[in-house]
Amino acid sequence: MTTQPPLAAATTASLPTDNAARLEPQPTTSATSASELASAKISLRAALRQFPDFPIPGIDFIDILPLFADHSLHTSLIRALELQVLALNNGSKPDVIVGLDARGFLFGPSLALRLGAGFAPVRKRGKLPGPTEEASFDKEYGQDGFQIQNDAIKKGQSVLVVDDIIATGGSAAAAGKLVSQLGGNLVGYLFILEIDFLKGREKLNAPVYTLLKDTSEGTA
Ligand SMILES: O=P(O)(O)OC[C@H]1O[C@H](OP(=O)(O)OP(=O)(O)O)[C@H](O)[C@@H]1O
Ligand SMILES: Nc1ncnc2[nH]cnc12
Ligand SMILES: [Mg+2]
Repeated sequence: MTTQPPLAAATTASLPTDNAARLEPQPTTSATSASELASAKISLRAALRQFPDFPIPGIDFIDILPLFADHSLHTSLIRALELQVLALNNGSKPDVIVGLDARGFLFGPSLALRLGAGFAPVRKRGKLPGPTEEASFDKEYGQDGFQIQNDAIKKGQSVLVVDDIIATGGSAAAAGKLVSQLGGNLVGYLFILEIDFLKGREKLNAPVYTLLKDTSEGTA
C-alpha cells in the first residue's frame, strides 16, 4: 500500500437554514462535487487496513470493513460512489446495480437506492433458487463460481457491476459475462479499490471506475 497522502481540509458547504430545504436533495455544481469527492477519497483511503498473509501466505489483504464501522465514513463512502456514478455518462444512471457476493452486498443496495436503480445479486454457487446462469473463475487467492437468477436483469437494461476490490479481475469478469448472458447492457464496473499491479481491469470489457488505487508493487 502506498503512503497515505496528508489529510486535506474537508470542504464545507453552507447548511440550509429551513427544514424544507434540508429535506430536498441539495443541488451541486460539478466543481463542488469534484471537491467533495476528492475530500471523501482522502478519508476513505486513510481508514483502510492491511493484513499480510491473509487468507493465505503471500497475500496482502486489504480490509474495507472500517468504512462501514463508522457512520461518517459509511456516509462518505455511499456519497462518493454516488458522485462517481453521476460523473459518468453525463449523469445518466444505470437501471440495475449488480453487486457481487459478499462484499459487494455491503454497499450495492444502498447505492441502488440513492440512484433510483434496482439491485440484483450475483451469488457464490449454490445459494440461489430457480433457473440461473453460472460462471467459474480464478481470483487472487483461489477459484470460485458465481450465479445470477435468469430474471434478475431484463434484456436491454443498463447494468453497473459493483464490488469492493478488483484484484486479478477474475470475479468481475465472470459477473460481466453473466450480465451479458442475460441480455443486459453492461455500462461499466465500479470498485472502491483497485490493486493496480494485478492489472485486473485488462480482463474487463466495459469501462472501469475506481474510487481508490493501491499502487504498491505487491510481493507475489
Ligand atoms: O479481482 P479478483 O482477483 O477476482 O478478486 C476480487 C474479489 O475477491 C474478493 O472476494 P472474495 O470472494 O474473496 O470474498 P467475499 O466473499 O468476502 O467478497 C473481493 O471482495 C472481490 O470480490
Ligand atoms: N488483496 C486483497 N485484499 C482484499 N480482498 C481481496 N480480494 C482479492 N484480493 C484481495
Ligand atoms: Mg468479493
